[in-house]
This record gives sequence, C-alpha cells and structure tokens, in this order.
Amino acid sequence: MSAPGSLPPIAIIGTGSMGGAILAGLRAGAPDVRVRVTTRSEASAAALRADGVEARAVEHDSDANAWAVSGAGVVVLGVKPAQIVAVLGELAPTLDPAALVVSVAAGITTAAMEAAAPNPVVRAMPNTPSLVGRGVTGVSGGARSTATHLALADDLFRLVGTVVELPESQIDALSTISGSGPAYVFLLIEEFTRAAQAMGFDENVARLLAEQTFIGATALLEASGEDPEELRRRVTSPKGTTEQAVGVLQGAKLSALFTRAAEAALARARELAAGA
Ligand SMILES: NC(=O)C1=CN([C@@H]2O[C@H](COP(=O)(O)OP(=O)(O)OC[C@H]3O[C@@H](n4cnc5c(N)ncnc54)[C@H](O)[C@@H]3O)[C@@H](O)[C@H]2O)C=CC1
Ligand SMILES: O=C(O)[C@@H]1CCC=N1
Repeated sequence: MSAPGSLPPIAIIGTGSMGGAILAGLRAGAPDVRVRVTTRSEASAAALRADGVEARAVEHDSDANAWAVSGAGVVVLGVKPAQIVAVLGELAPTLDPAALVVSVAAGITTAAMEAAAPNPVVRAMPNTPSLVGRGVTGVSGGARSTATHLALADDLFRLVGTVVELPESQIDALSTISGSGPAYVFLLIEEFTRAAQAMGFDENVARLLAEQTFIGATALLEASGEDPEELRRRVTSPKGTTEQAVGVLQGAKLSALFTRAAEAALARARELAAGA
C-alpha cells in the first residue's frame, strides 16, 4: 500500500459537508499533495480560497470543474447523488482516462458511473466524523478498478479515519449504519438533552450533562476495549435506578426501531440508485 505522501494530485468536485471533510483530512494528513476543489456557489469557493485552498465555483466559471480535474490522478465526486452521472459525463472529455474517480454518493453504482466515463471507479461511503479524523469509510472497486486503485482510495480515506473494503453489494447497507449513523447519535443526544430539561435543568446544563455523558461513555468504550453490554451491566446496579430506565427503553422496542431506521435508509439508497 502506498504512503499518503505518494498520493497524486487530487480534485474534489463538490466541496460541501462530505467533500469538505475529505479536504480537511487531506490538508492535515498530506499537506504537500496538490488539491483543487470546486463548489457550486462563488461564496463557498471564496471562503475556501480565503482559507488557502485552490477553489473555483461553477456558477462563476463554467470551466471550474475542468480546471480542477486537469492533471489530477484522483477525482473525488462530492456532489449530490442525482448529479453524479451528469457531472462525470461533463468531465469525461477533459479527464485523464487513467485517473481514478471516487464517488461518495449514496446509492449510485459503479456501473452507472462506468457508463458515463472510461475511468476506473471506486465507490466510497464515508461519514462526517471524517472532519476530525475519526471517520469510517466503506470502499468498493468497480469493474475497471484494480488492487492499486483500491489501495489509492484506502490511502485517501485513511487520512480521515478507518477504512473497510467490502463488496459493492454491501455499500448501501454500510451507508445505513456508519454513513447515516452520526445522525442517529446526534438525535439521541438531542433527545437526552430534552429529557434533562424535563428534569428541570436549564438548557446549558442539560446540554453539558447529555453531551459529556455520550462523549465520556464512548471514550470509556474505546479505552477499555470491553463490550458495550458489559459496560452497561456495570452501570446497571441490581434493583437500582438504571435498571428502571433501561427497562423502559427496551420495553419501547428500541432494538426493532433501530432495525426499522436502517431498513428505511436502505430503501432510500435503492431509490437513489434508481434515480428517484
Ligand atoms: N453528509 C454526509 O454525511 C454524507 C454524504 N455523502 C454523500 O456526499 C455527497 C454530498 O453530500 P453533502 O456533502 O452532504 O452535500 P452538500 O450539499 O453539503 O455538498 C454538495 C456540494 O456540491 C457542490 N456542487 C453542486 N453542484 C456542483 C457542480 N456542478 N460542480 C461542483 N460542485 C457542485 C455544492 O456547492 C456543495 O458544495 C452526496 O452524494 C451524499 O450522498 C456520503 C456520506 C456521508
Ligand atoms: O443522507 C444521505 O443521503 C447521506 C448518505 C449517508 C449520510 N448522508
């Protein structure tokens, strides 16, 4: 596997939440690699330029995407799923046919992208904790992608966290867990904060209690190497208070609710693949 320092010039087409997180990882982990990025709006591109990034906006310069991919060995597509095939088709005439195209779009298959350009394609599904170097990214190669292409994608996403290689048939399923998962966690924290306010704490104290409890519990999970079930047992004194709280959550069929949430995300990924 090549070292991050050997990454070729990189273009990021669509530098929003996800493209921006990858950009942050690249700047921190491989500062010598040439990175050119694009956005739709000139205001976003100007903000990136003010931060020292080579950025152009398509609304201001219709050749911005062609400029970004010129000389690039890896092109990351960070636009919305519905735009992926059209944007790749527009880029195809200017793109080096040997350049690796990496899409992070939910639902869009490597086959759909391979029909739009002659390039090797890797499909990736990162998540937003990539912004702080703690992402999880699933990667899967298309029909033209070799072990070298996958290693290149691994190198790129290892700059922003952990990488899992898997068959493309599992990428949508991974997306329902690690891709969407940060939203599940933030929603739980929001609800936990509301429960604290209902107990009479003002908003600031409620937030502090809820957020630091989540952060502390996950830090304990990571540092101890114990199963979450065992760590939960240690909080739950027999006939104590936690037992009552956990009983209420389990009685509300929390487990089935998580499965239904993941199934709903999977169904949407399949709709996106079908162009809906
Ligand atoms: N937000 C997330 O947690 C994750 C998102 N993704 C995928 O990342 C992709 C982007 O999602 P977000 O970052 O959330 O959306 P976003 O709306 O924050 O970013 C999209 C970016 O694309 C730019 N853009 C739009 N049209 C463009 C064009 N023609 N040329 C160049 N740039 C253009 C926009 O200016 C914006 O910067 C989606 O395909 C999504 O499925 C994947 C994993 C996680
Ligand atoms: O919500 C979405 O469609 C994207 C893919 C996974 C996380 N965000």
